[in-house]
Amino acid sequence: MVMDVKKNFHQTHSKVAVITGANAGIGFTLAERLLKANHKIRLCLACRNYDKGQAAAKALKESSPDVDIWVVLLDTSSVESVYAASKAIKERYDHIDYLYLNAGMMKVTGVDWHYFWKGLFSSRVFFMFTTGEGLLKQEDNVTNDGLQNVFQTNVFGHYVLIKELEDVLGNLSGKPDGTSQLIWTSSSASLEHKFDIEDFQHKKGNDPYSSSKFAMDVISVGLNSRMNKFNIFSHAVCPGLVMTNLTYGILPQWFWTLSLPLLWLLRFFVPSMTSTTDNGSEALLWLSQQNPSALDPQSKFLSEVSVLNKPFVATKQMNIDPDKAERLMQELDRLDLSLRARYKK
Ligand SMILES: NC(=O)C1=CN([C@@H]2O[C@H](COP(=O)(O)OP(=O)(O)OC[C@H]3O[C@@H](n4cnc5c(N)ncnc54)[C@H](OP(=O)(O)O)[C@@H]3O)[C@@H](O)[C@H]2O)C=CC1
Ligand SMILES: CC(C)CCC[C@@H](C)[C@H]1CC[C@H]2C3=C(CC[C@]12C)[C@@]1(C)CCC(=O)C[C@@H]1CC3
Repeated sequence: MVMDVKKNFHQTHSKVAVITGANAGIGFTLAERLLKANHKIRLCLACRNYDKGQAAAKALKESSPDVDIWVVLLDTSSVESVYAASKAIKERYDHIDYLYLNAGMMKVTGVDWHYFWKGLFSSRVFFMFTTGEGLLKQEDNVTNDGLQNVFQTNVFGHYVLIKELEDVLGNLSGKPDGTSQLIWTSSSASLEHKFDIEDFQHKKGNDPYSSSKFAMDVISVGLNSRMNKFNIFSHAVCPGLVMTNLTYGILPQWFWTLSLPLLWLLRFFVPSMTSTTDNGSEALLWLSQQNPSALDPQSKFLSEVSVLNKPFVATKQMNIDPDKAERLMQELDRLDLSLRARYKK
């Protein structure tokens, strides 16, 4: 009997990918590339703006008219939106193969050019271009749920989404050989010293973005400890520096366009200068083609690019303490419970 179910699953199952923040930038290009690699894949574009989501679906259907693309409204900065989106997703799919936790934001109010020029002629130049550390003046605000916006948008909204979708992930979906990959769009700006578990929302610091990206890496490791036994695997990716609405929020598009030759030159020393969403999405696509159980749960996968503009995937060891990861997840579980008590009475 079990054999029959397994056989049936292989024969009838088209892969399902859910991508948050899929209407633009890296998420949108990833959707295009997943479709190119497997035209039978079923795509769910989880977007906070329904019109933008529909426009993205329309653009994707232009090159592949027969594909199964569906838009769901999801704002990761609101737990009620996450609950509603998860319910709709579970009504449509009985198993998710790839859950891309990609939506993200940072609010930059200025660039510290003084620090930039000083850094340019110092030994920290490579680190500065890779991580952007110390260069960006950021701000954050509080969401309607009472949480720090960058933390909730980038991290917590996705954590709640995973919890809500648990019963369509891995073998918890009832498919004996069902496997799921959780793929986080992290960043080279993920810096351990910017994260404090006592202040995991980063209420007090001045680099909420780096803190949120490090929290992601920690959670990814923690999820592997908790969920690998259910065939659920989690990995974090760094797309490099990519020209998208996020970078156009830091400096105007014309500036980046003028800087492109410089960014290309920098590739001799800094392979994370991926620049295009095609290059930046390389590791995200690559992960979907791997056997996740063979990947090291402590590895981070980096989209990088050669001087000849050829993208490739590099790996980096994270060395995150699993106990620390479990502690952070327990904090998030507590927060999750308190919000559920508020909204799901
Ligand atoms: N660009 C870069 O250099 C790098 C980017 N990253 C990460 O890549 C990911 C994608 O960003 P990128 O493509 O660059 O930037 P974009 O701004 O182009 O894309 C971000 C996506 O996230 C969505 N989004 C933002 N806030 C929310 C929210 N509250 N709920 C749901 N969706 C939301 C945006 O929706 P909308 O269009 O409605 O704003 C958009 O679809 C982010 O996590 C970012 O941190 C990591 C390293 C480098
Ligand atoms: C002449 C220009 C190339 C100078 C640009 C200086 C800085 C604005 C940038 C240098 C490194 C960049 C960087 C990011 C933003 C812009 C820089 C600070 C990110 C923080 C963007 C978001 C990420 O996730 C990681 C990026 C690391 C590098």
